[in-house]
Amino acid sequence: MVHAGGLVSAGEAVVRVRGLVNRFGAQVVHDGLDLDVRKGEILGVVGGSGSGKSVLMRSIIGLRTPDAGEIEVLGVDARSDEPENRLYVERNSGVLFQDGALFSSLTVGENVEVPLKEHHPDLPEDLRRELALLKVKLAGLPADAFDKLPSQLSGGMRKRAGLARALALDPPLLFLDEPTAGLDPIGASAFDELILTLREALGLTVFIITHDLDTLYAVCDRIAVIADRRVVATDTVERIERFDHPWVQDYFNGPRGRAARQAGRRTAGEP
Ligand SMILES: Nc1ncnc2c1ncn2[C@@H]1O[C@H](COP(=O)(O)OP(=O)(O)OP(=O)(O)O)[C@@H](O)[C@H]1O
Repeated sequence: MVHAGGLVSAGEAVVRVRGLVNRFGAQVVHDGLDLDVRKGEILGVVGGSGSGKSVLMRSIIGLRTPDAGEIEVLGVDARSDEPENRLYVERNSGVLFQDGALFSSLTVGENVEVPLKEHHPDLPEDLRRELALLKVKLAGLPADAFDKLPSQLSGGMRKRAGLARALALDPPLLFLDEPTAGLDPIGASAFDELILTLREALGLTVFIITHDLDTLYAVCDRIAVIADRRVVATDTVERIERFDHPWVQDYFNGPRGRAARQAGRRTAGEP
């Protein structure tokens, strides 16, 4: 059945996952995983390597058909076979993959124009170009990056180009897979700032997979922890760091966790 979608008020779940099961042969990655992403929040998704963060994201955005469970995106059944539902989810979800996933033979501008061409084929060429340029600037790139190839950009600029493409269709939902991986600390905190600014300016809901503790403290409203094939806790970072689970304790209370916590509190103006 095709739903109208989009009728979600502030604080309500814009992404709702229930009883998700994903298997690869004998390996069970998710077994009854539940998750809500609330409208307007920045949700950080953490978990050990191989815990199934990317598989969860791929399931939500429709790149993988799970073995069982329900997934609703903006009130629409994302698992439906209806092409309209799939298209609806695709149009409303901007995705930045870990490696940026840019077409290497296309310029930054042409990369950003790809989703516009696909979803709005009747848009006049000059308008499409103008919209793409706007997204490039919105992602914090200088205008002259527009005509460059991805190989001519730094790693941080490539991430921004991927972000510009993710924003091409003005999606209300943004999915980021390890956006700060591979960036130096200054580049990473600039990217964190950009995410906060964009959420504020565009009213986005953001789902971020990250290993970056600084990002969790600086940017995320809530954290979802994946362990033991499920989401074992979803809460503010201050509550999560006290959550009694061996992985959580190792992660948040190891030396890097302590340093990130102190830095996060300094940023928030606490002693
Ligand atoms: N297409 C696939 N075929 C077989 N196994 C897969 C496939 N995709 C993922 N997996 C397996 O599923 C598990 C979860 O993978 P996933 O990429 O979601 O982990 P992750 O939590 O994102 O890890 P990392 O933090 O290392 O990126 C891994 O054991 C992985 O090998």
